[in-house]
Amino acid sequence: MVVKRIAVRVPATTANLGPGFDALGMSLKLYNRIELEEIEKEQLLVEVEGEGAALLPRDDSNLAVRAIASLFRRIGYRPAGLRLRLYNEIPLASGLGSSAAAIAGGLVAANALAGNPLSRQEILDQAVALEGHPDNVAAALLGGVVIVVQDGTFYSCTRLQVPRNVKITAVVPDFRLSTKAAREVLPEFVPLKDAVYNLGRAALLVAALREGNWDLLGVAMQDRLHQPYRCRLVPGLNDIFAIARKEGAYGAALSGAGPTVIAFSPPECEVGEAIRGAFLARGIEARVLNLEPELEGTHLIC
Ligand SMILES: Nc1ncnc2c1ncn2[C@@H]1O[C@H](COP(=O)(O)OP(=O)(O)OP(=O)(O)O)[C@@H](O)[C@H]1O
Ligand SMILES: N[C@@H](CCO)C(=O)O
Repeated sequence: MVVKRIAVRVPATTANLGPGFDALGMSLKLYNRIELEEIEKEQLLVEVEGEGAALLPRDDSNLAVRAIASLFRRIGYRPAGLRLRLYNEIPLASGLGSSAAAIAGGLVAANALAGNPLSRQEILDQAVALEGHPDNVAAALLGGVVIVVQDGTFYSCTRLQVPRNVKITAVVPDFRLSTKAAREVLPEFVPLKDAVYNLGRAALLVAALREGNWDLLGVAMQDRLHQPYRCRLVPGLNDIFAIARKEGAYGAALSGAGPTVIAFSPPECEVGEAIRGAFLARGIEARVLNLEPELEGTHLIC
């Protein structure tokens, strides 16, 4: 017997956008759907379809289940039993925010099942605590392009207009790279000149997005804080950036912690095939996703 049923749709996200490490994120029109039912029987039922179906756990170690349980503990909600259905389009450990989607979707669904006691900001704070960095979860929850400023325990976000008349291509190589592994290769400290290099480019990127000045993206999407350390985890990454620019892309970057490469280009530019060819030349199959920005964040669909 189903007591209550909630369904939410949560977008994929691309974080960093080059220089905006842990501070910039954009949501994309690629979605996971989460259905959460409160049932009378005291049990946890987890079903998974799509991406990760053969990999994801069906018990309380599942990240979406952990997010749901963390919210119920916080508000003191004790359902008898739960049935969770995950319909996944977002590839796992690929740099498109799959963990953020599981967390954001789970928290929003649990909050709705319990009568929406928490605000979106409270959900964001809890999502950041679970994810460990704010950019993907902020974009997944709020939609659009977000700037996240870490200020003590408070995360503030400013939403930017999303790019129009620019093509967004994600090239997803067929290997997984966990964010944990991609963060472990980062240094604890960076040279001041590299920090200044990124500060200027992140500011320029925000200005370019606001003005729709795509010719600035070539410089504005450059990075020295994470990509130089992660390029050994993604074969040919620096060549791929050069190939993307040669093919006419405005700019390209590692999507989040990778291995997906995200490129912004004029609509007629076939940069995706050029990047896929570069991976293939290294013996790595890859799929090309032509995506658009998603203005709406995680939301109820019934
Ligand atoms: N739909 C899902 N349901 C439950 N858990 C998921 C789901 N999608 C991802 N996860 C969990 O998140 C892990 C992948 O998270 P990780 O941060 O490494 O990569 P990502 O979020 O896809 O990439 P990035 O953070 O770079 O954008 C998976 O191994 C799995 O444990
Ligand atoms: N800012 C995070 C994003 C992970 O998707 C990182 O690069 O580790």
